Amino acid sequence: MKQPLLVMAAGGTGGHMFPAQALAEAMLRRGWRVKLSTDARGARYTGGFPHTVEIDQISSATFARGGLIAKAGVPFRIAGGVTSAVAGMIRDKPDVVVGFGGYPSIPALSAATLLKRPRMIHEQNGVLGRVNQIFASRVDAVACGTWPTELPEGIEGYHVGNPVRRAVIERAGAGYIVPGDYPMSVLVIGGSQGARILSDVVPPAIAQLPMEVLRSLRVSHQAREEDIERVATYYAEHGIDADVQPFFNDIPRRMTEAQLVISRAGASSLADLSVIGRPSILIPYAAAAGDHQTANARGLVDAGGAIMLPESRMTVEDLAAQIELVLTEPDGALQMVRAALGFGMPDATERLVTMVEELAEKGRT
Ligand SMILES: CC(=O)N[C@H]1[C@@H](OP(=O)(O)OP(=O)(O)OC[C@H]2O[C@@H](n3ccc(=O)[nH]c3=O)[C@H](O)[C@@H]2O)O[C@H](CO)[C@@H](O)[C@@H]1O
Repeated sequence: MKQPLLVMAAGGTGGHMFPAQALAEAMLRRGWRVKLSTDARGARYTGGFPHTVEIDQISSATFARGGLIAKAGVPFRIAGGVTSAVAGMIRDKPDVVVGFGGYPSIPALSAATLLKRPRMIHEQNGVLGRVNQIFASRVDAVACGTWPTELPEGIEGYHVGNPVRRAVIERAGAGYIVPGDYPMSVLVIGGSQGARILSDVVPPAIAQLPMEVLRSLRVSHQAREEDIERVATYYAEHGIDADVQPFFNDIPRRMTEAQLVISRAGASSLADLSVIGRPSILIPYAAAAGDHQTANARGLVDAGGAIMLPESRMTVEDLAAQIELVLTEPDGALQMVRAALGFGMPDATERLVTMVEELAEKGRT
């Protein structure tokens, strides 16, 4: 029997590429051949992909940050991208094509639609991204990372969750030390890039905590490169023990040790939080397309696993009050942990794999 082939198409940001990487690793282990179609920006996130994934880099000239370049000639270049994807698919006959969002997934999904190959999309966020919106009604299945996901009328979604790293899986449901009169830690993360607003509001909010909490507190704060110095200085001047870095490579460990996490509401951060199971205060990025970070946070917040503070209305005082509440109410914090765990999907990759295999099977019969 011919080795089954999976074609994945993803682009732009790490947010689209991380789930693609998890699926690639799992399908290779099952003996599949895996191809990835992406552009130059997406290719920057392929460092962690297994070497046996065949990467097909499509022209970035067709795509621009935030959308298609509005100028003459673009339709022809897109048509060119689709034509070469069609040629490749006539030759390779992929068993399944999966799109993870981002403009670079257009050619492969269009070719799969034209050639009627089995195809699906995975949406990481609680609102469909622009490309996934176009294809939701043209694919065989829509896998959702966040639940609930707002879907166009008539479209049924399957909740599979967002795949998380192995280091996160290894800490799934790790024991939680409830807040108390001993060393405690708070983790502050702003997505893969860091977030300025967290550097503006979190340090002064922490500085307002009662002395008995502050005395035993250690803060890990991810800040944008340009904010590192002022944030570190602020904590030092207020006698707060803080580790301020542009990116922590050991987030799974720091998250496990934290009594509280203050975070943006990106899809992977929420998946990490609910698989490990930690109380969180979420400040969704208001400018995200379709306000998708608010949609991402909604389910976890409604379940009681997190507190949401919209950035438009949040003050330093509000934030300080919520931090104090979590760090001084051990029962409440433990309830948040349980609610978050109830929301976590450590088997997201396996669920995605099952969908791919079922689709391939259907395509063969
Ligand atoms: C600003 C923005 O538009 N962000 C989007 C981007 O996510 P973005 O990449 O910003 O954020 P995510 O929360 O999805 O992922 C961040 C990942 O990096 C990890 N981490 C973070 C900080 C750190 O120091 N070390 C570390 O390892 C987190 O634990 C998490 O696993 O794509 C996601 C998926 O489409 C969207 O949900 C987000 O809204």
